Amino acid sequence: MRDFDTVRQFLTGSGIFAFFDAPWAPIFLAIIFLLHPMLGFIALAGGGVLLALAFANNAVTRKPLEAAGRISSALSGAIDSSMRNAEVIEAMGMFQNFRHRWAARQGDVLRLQAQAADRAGVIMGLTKYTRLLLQTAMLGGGAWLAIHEQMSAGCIIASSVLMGRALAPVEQAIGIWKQFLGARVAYRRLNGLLAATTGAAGRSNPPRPAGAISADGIRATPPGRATPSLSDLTFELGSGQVLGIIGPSGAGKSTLARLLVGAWRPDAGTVRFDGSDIQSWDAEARGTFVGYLPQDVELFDSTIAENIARFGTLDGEAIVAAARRADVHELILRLPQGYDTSIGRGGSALSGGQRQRIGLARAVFGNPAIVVLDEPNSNLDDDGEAALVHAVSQMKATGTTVVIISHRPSILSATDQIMVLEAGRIRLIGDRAEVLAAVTRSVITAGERAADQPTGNQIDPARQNAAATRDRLASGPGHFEQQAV
Ligand SMILES: Nc1ncnc2c1ncn2[C@@H]1O[C@H](COP(=O)(O)OP(=O)(O)OP(=O)(O)O)[C@@H](O)[C@H]1O
Repeated sequence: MRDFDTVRQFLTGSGIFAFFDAPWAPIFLAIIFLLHPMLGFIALAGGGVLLALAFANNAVTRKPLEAAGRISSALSGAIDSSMRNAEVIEAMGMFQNFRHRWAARQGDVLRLQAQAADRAGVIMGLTKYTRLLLQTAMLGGGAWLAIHEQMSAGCIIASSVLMGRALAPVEQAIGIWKQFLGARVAYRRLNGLLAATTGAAGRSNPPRPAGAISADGIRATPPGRATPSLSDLTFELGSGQVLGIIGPSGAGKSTLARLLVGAWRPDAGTVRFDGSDIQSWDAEARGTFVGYLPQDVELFDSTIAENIARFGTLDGEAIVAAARRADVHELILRLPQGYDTSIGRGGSALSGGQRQRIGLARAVFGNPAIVVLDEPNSNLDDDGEAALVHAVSQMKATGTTVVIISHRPSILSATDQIMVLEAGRIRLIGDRAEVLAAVTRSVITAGERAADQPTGNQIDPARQNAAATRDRLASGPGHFEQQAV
């Protein structure tokens, strides 16, 4: 938002007129030439010097100003994150560390800005000096021409005024260069953000999809990273199917979830719903067909009803229907003001499990065709977990396509297919029972290999671990856990 404001302030400020006035400069110069070539050459030479000063101004101020803009933007992001995590900072005595860190970075910003201001001040002084010199030369030249009867007194005044108008944009541009560079950096950052995410309006408005998902050779690189976190991913999921995604931390599961809901744009490849590239869809329309529960639930500071209704029209029936579908209706009724309970910033008035269950109700609001749940049970107790399994079974019964990222075996039992992601690539995908059996076999083999290692008389933790893993898996794939992959 800060970047957006910076661009808006520049575009609506008076400085922008320097750019509109600039195209008139050659016309004014041409008229001065017509009045007398000698005055034309004086104005042209003066314009050249001012232009050189403008380039020098850019050369000496651009780097420090851009660096200051980058640090300043990172600092405002850090402040936002510190405010959200104020309790952690307070609880673990991190305030002074944060303060020193912030002060040091802020010091860098001020130092860079002062450096740029000092340099710009010198250039500005030279510019004013050049302007005055030119004005004097123009009037002096005009007077000399008038004495020699080559020009009238009126033409002296006219040429002086014309030169002032011709050179004003250059001088103005030097004055507003700081704002211009700030706005340019902000504009580039916004462009980068929009390129990484999606949301372009005015694209095609497709009908509600049946829910088939396909990914064709997708690769994705998170913003600010040089290497992709997903590469060459291809798979298909029929409408009404439930896919479970498992894999170690950092395997790219959440990245895939963001791509499937259209929150991120792939660098290469295509995600399709019912065979149609979702990036060609209008983002608002696509959102009505999609339900998404991110790993960090991210509720907004308002009532439960408004959160579930995605801040659209408050249709009581639809809100309660979504809450029932997520099996959270009773829980909401037990809260002090039911659906009108205000949940505070980021849902801070709710427990982690409550947030997750209300996030699930928001995901299924409006009965979307495709629902993507990223670790929907990480904070749930047994009741919450049972409610989630019930909700997924209901979605499956009504033909909703569901993608669930989870490490817990209970929710995986509701899936038709399982995908194992490792280091950004699909290691296994297929029928649930087959994939879990294959995973189990590979764990047993690894466990046996570890158990067979000779270790002398010492008690080896790896052997103990392997034996425990074998015992756990002996009771079947339902006991699968993520570290076993
Ligand atoms: N917003 C982001 N900015 C920068 N890097 C990111 C971002 N999101 C993910 N990554 C990187 O992409 C890689 C995959 O992350 P991702 O969150 O998709 O993994 P994951 O399998 O969901 O992990 P986990 O099970 O721990 O949630 C990681 O190396 C991570 O650092």
